[in-house]
Amino acid sequence: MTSEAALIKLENIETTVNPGTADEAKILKGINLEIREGDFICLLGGNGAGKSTLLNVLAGEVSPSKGKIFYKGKDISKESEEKRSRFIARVFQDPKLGTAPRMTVAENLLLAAKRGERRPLKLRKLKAQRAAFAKALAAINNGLEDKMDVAVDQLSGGQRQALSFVMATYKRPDLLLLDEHTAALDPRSSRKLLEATDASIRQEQITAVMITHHMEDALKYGNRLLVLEDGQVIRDFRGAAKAKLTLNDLAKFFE
Ligand SMILES: Nc1ncnc2c1ncn2[C@@H]1O[C@H](COP(=O)(O)OP(=O)(O)OP(=O)(O)O)[C@@H](O)[C@H]1O
Repeated sequence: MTSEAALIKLENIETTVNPGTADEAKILKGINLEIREGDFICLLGGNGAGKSTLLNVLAGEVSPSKGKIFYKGKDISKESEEKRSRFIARVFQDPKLGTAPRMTVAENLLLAAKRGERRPLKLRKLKAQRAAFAKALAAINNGLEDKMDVAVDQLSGGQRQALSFVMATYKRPDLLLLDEHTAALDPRSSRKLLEATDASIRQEQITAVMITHHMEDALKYGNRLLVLEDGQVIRDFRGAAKAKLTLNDLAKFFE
């Protein structure tokens, strides 16, 4: 496959923190990666391997000190996070990020429906979209469709993360970044949201990168599994090679 076919291409990406000081450190150390349309990539790696930094680079929150990022063949290395938010959506680990706490569930979704648009927010447009919002919320299977007029700070952590996910995907993003988005939830809520995440990504054929610390989840979900170690991609399993991986195979990377 040629590089033109890649949705996103990272070319020799390096990042440096505290440049020019005694604490200067290289975090990502030459990442080369092609993300193809429809890829669902699980990103696995020990603490400090650089997983979040890699997502930050993709989102435009961290500028690489070296290397280039291409989106559909176009160099976007210098594009701001805001500009990239037209095609990249993200869900964070912290349920407090990604939603506006004092606004209702429906108002939050109205924000999501306007993502990337310049026109000002018109809350009176809400009425016309309620049915569509209810449908999107029902699909995540968390009872949120009955809480459309509840302020977000009244929701449970699980419901808030489910809403963050619905918001991130309401306008189908070209690339969805999931930064351990279920890690702060109890096991049952976490499982439920992961299942809903997988179903939504498959159904909408969303290209996604998901950080997880759970080897079982990395085996279960996605068509690709990357292992990151010390700022480098040390393994890239895909398709049949990923499907036949076992816990034992993966455990070797974390001994
Ligand atoms: N702004 C920063 N200043 C200094 N060090 C940083 C900064 N951002 C990241 N680091 C360091 O870079 C390394 C990689 O961090 P990163 O958060 O990307 O790792 P991670 O793989 O996501 O880890 P975890 O699994 O613990 O979340 C860590 O050692 C971290 O301390």
